[in-house]
Amino acid sequence: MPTPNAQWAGSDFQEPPRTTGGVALCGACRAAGACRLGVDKERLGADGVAWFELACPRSQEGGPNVAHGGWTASVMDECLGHLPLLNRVLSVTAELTVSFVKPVPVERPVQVRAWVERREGSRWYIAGEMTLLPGGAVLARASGVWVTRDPGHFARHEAWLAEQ
Ligand SMILES: CCCCCCCCCCCCCC(=O)SCCNC(=O)CCNC(=O)[C@H](O)C(C)(C)COP(=O)(O)OP(=O)(O)OC[C@H]1O[C@@H](n2cnc3c(N)ncnc32)[C@H](O)[C@@H]1OP(=O)(O)O
Repeated sequence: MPTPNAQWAGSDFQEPPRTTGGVALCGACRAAGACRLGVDKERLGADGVAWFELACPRSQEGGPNVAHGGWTASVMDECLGHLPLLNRVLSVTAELTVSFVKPVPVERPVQVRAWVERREGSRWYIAGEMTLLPGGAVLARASGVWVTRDPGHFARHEAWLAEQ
């Protein structure tokens, strides 16, 4: 079985390491110390809406000067999925729908906002949108379901995997 990234050692899932811009780092980005998707800043507003500032790195270019759609979907997954985390709740994405409204230019500042539409049992229904700065034109919209997990989630997965 592959050895997990050493960056997880002693990790508290509810309190992941963050960049100076406040961005929570997932496993592969911890060694780099920066979000490889290009998310630069993250904060939770008093109204419960989460804000992210980012730019699509040139390495994620799809068409000429525009982002690969997989980058846009990953960013929406990442940003919307950080909203429970900003509330100290561990969750995983169960469903995600992305509308690609306009091509996303590479290396141009964009903003993502994410908010909770409703909560039912262990499910968080979260929506968000990506806009171009400074004008605010909508580039993408997303909505999805995040399911809260206890800290044993990944250990149970490893046990399940060992039996496959
Ligand atoms: C990951 C974080 C670590 C920290 C890193 C730091 C920062 C990084 C942040 C990264 C952010 C990026 C984030 C990522 O990329 S997370 C990575 C991508 N996502 C995954 O890997 C998830 C894989 N799937 C699963 O693990 C399971 O299928 C889950 C856990 C989702 C359900 O498993 P299971 O079925 O065994 O659970 P249950 O039977 O106990 O049901 C529990 C509840 O779930 C409801 N349900 C189930 N399926 C769906 C569905 N499709 N639509 C709507 N609801 C669904 C169900 O009705 C029930 O609701 P309730 O009756 O309780 O209300």
